[in-house]
Amino acid sequence: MYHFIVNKVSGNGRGLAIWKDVEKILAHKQLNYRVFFTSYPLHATEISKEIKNGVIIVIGGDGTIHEVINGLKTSKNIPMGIIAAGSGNDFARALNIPMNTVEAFESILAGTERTVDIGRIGDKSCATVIGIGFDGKVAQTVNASKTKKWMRFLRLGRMSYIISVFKVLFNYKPANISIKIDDQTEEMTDVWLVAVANFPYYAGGMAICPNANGNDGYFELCVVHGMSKLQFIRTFPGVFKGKHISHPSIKMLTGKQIEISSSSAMIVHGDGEIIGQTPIKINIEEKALRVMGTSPPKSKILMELPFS
Ligand SMILES: Nc1ncnc2c1ncn2[C@@H]1O[C@H](COP(=O)(O)OP(=O)(O)OP(=O)(O)O)[C@@H](O)[C@H]1O
Repeated sequence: MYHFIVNKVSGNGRGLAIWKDVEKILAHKQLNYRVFFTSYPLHATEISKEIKNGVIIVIGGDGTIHEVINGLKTSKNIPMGIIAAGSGNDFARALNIPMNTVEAFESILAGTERTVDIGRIGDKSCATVIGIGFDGKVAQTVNASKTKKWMRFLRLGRMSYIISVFKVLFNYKPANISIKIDDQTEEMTDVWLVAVANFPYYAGGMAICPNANGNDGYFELCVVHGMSKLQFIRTFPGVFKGKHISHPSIKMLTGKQIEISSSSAMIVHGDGEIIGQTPIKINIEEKALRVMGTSPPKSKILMELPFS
């Protein structure tokens, strides 16, 4: 049985349009399926909690996937396929899932599958990136933004993120943190953000941790500290291609268990959804999620990037 979970409003209405295309394909196939439409935030978590067998196919974006994996905690053996319908689609991008609806659907039906790691903060699951500090504040600002809907409608979802970056930038105060990665503790001053990444991208294609690979059992971390606002503005465009990582004020690290406390509370987001604030503990759960319809990465992303 295939259980479709469709967020009609994802991608500002693309979810519904894509479902209509899928429905047409289904009319020519002998498939046993059910469809659930989400009606409100967190509804996808409630729906996926009730599914005990078969395959879940999400038609939505990263927010819907985040909600589904949080419902799947109790039925880990259920595989999930993705037909990308969001504005960012960072999880689908990281897994090389085709952005074309027909190709994505066919690849799910072909039955290829792999298991990926999941980040855990307490009882919350995160598929892509957990952002602490500046990133958390930006996610909060994007989610509260009145213009977000219109920006998405105009296919300017990334622009709404960039506007929020600059809104937050001018009043943001970096904090001092204590960060424990596995057995090593380090004190760091003047920290803007810590990104803890299972997969490389967030905010619609920003490669914050370009070497994060969600099936190696490790997070890649990006810590931005001791940077002036001007340096931050100059370095920021490099994140779209992962070029920021060579900056002397950016430290890239890896680990499995992360604990962060800070001199003042830092907001935490996971997959773009606000999760809480510091202090936090993050663990990686290896091979916690079965994903259908994925093709293996063509090459390590860094090898494709033109570093200067
Ligand atoms: N019927 C609904 N009405 C309003 N909001 C909904 C409804 N169903 C789900 N949602 C909410 O919509 C939010 C956005 O969905 P989703 O993240 O899938 O799309 P997106 O934001 O366009 O894509 P991306 O996160 O990839 O940029 C989710 O966080 C979910 O809680």
